[in-house]
Amino acid sequence: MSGKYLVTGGAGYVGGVVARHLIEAGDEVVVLDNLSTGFREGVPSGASFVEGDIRDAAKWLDASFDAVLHFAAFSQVGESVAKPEKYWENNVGGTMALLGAMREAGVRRLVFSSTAATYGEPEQVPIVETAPTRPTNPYGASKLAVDHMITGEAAAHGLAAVSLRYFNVAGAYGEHGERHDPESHLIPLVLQVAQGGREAISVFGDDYPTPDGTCVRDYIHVADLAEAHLLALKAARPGEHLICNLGNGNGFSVREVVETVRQVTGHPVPEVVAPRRDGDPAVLVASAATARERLGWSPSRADLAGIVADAWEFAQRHAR
Ligand SMILES: NC(=O)c1ccc[n+]([C@@H]2O[C@H](COP(=O)([O-])OP(=O)(O)OC[C@H]3O[C@@H](n4cnc5c(N)ncnc54)[C@H](O)[C@@H]3O)[C@@H](O)[C@H]2O)c1
Ligand SMILES: O=c1ccn([C@@H]2O[C@H](COP(=O)(O)OP(=O)(O)O[C@H]3O[C@H](CO)[C@@H](O)[C@H](O)[C@H]3O)[C@@H](O)[C@H]2O)c(=O)[nH]1
Repeated sequence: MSGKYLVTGGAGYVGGVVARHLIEAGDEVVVLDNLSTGFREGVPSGASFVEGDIRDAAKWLDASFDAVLHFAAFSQVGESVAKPEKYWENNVGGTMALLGAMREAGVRRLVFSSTAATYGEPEQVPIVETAPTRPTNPYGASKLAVDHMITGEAAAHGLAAVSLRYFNVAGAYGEHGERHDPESHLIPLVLQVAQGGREAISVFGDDYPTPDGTCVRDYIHVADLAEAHLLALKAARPGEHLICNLGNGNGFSVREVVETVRQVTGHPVPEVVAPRRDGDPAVLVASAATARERLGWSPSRADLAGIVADAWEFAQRHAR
């Protein structure tokens, strides 16, 4: 049965891909985005677009919506360390307003983009949802605060909610790929080096307690992630806040990512070692057992070379 969904942040990378999947499934999609980091052309065709802020969501939300998928946020770890107030204001303040607007309008279903950054430096990998949450940067802290807010909203006001804790999202889907301005994420940056748009990739720290000294992350294809959102909409139960990690369960170091880009693109990628970036945990790798059990989700595009190949194809089409 098709539904009507408000997608906040749907002009961004992940929100755009999820909106596209909803449209392909026959759903009606309204994208609410203030274009602070997103792009008008990132809104998939077939979606209605409202240029506006989640703090004003009450203007557009009404009981005709079946659910909200909430992607709108600032999400750069390094920036959050330098400007924490920006993250509390937008991610926490904005979501508080959105939850209020949903309550007012009687929209009682939510899927929220949480993050691996809520865990901080893990004691054990792969990380399970019951692991301690000790974020090492304000970005992760702001997302954890929102998760707590949603837990309360579900318990007190019967919200049906799922938080999806993404690990490192990568790859592309059709016209939708990763693009930040200025670019800040590892894979698109390495691809820019392969394209000749940058001289070298800076490896942020090579003295971490990992096999090659560089940080290890769990890269998940954005289309696998999108499929989890459609499953989460169905799995959400009134009064329950379900939290699921989304990752492949495989860790790749920064150096392994750089090497994969060399292999996939056939281009040289010079690297230089730079200081550690504040707030970066050494290793983030997911256990996605809960997503498998509760959502019936399993990733089908787990191969890093395939993920990089999709991102490369997108980067070549959108070279700047
Ligand atoms: N990309 C990742 O690796 C990753 C990993 C974990 C979690 N996440 C989360 O997923 C979500 C989407 O991330 P992304 O990579 O697509 O980022 P993005 O920057 O491409 O998209 C975020 C979108 O939200 C919009 N936005 C921000 N604040 C807004 C506001 N107050 N009102 C309306 N719109 C607003 C931006 O304009 C942008 O289009 C974020 O919540 C992020 O924290 C991303
Ligand atoms: O020029 C660069 C950029 C990044 N890195 C490293 O590459 C890794 C990945 O960095 P990045 O692509 O910026 O992603 P993360 O900082 O790991 O954060 C992403 O993944 C998190 C979950 O793991 C999400 O919460 C965030 O929203 C999302 O941006 C990190 O170890 C960085 O230190 C470099 O060495 N050089």
